[in-house]
Amino acid sequence: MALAAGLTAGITPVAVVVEPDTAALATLFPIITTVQLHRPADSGLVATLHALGFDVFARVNAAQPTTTADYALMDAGDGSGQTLDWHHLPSANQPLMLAGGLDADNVQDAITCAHPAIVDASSRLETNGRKDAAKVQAFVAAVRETERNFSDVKR
Ligand SMILES: O=C(O)c1ccccc1NCC(=O)[C@H](O)[C@H](O)COP(=O)(O)O
Repeated sequence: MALAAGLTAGITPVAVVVEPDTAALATLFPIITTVQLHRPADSGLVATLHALGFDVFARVNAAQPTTTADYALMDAGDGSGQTLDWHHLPSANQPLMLAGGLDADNVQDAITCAHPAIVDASSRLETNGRKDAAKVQAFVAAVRETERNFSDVKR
């Protein structure tokens, strides 16, 4: 919580959970205002989190890519570094959050193919199990460059 409270404005801390305890999550608000449910969630849980004030990212299955959460998360694993076939993702009913094996070398292809609103990367931005600042910076730069390319196309 101290880390989250000390973040620079514009950086949104996210509580990533597999087995959510809504009472515990409620204690995080409003220092943390976004919850990432790493398993498909029923609408009751999402409604509870919305009622508490949280924005919600929820994982969806390729077979049933629908959710009442604010963003539909598609991921290949749980921080495993495995990639999805982002050339053939199903359409979700909510804006897409794409995860799974993303890094500076592949995120531009992933964004161009899948048009996610949010990208999430973890293990490939690490060296010896710790986040590597150079890999994170290269990843953010690749995402920003792709964003610029998209906005150039729109003009
Ligand atoms: O990262 C973990 O160790 C983890 C463990 C259990 C559930 C979820 C977990 N991570 C969730 C994430 O949001 C990761 O960033 C996402 O799975 C992408 O990871 P990666 O494929 O390593 O980029």
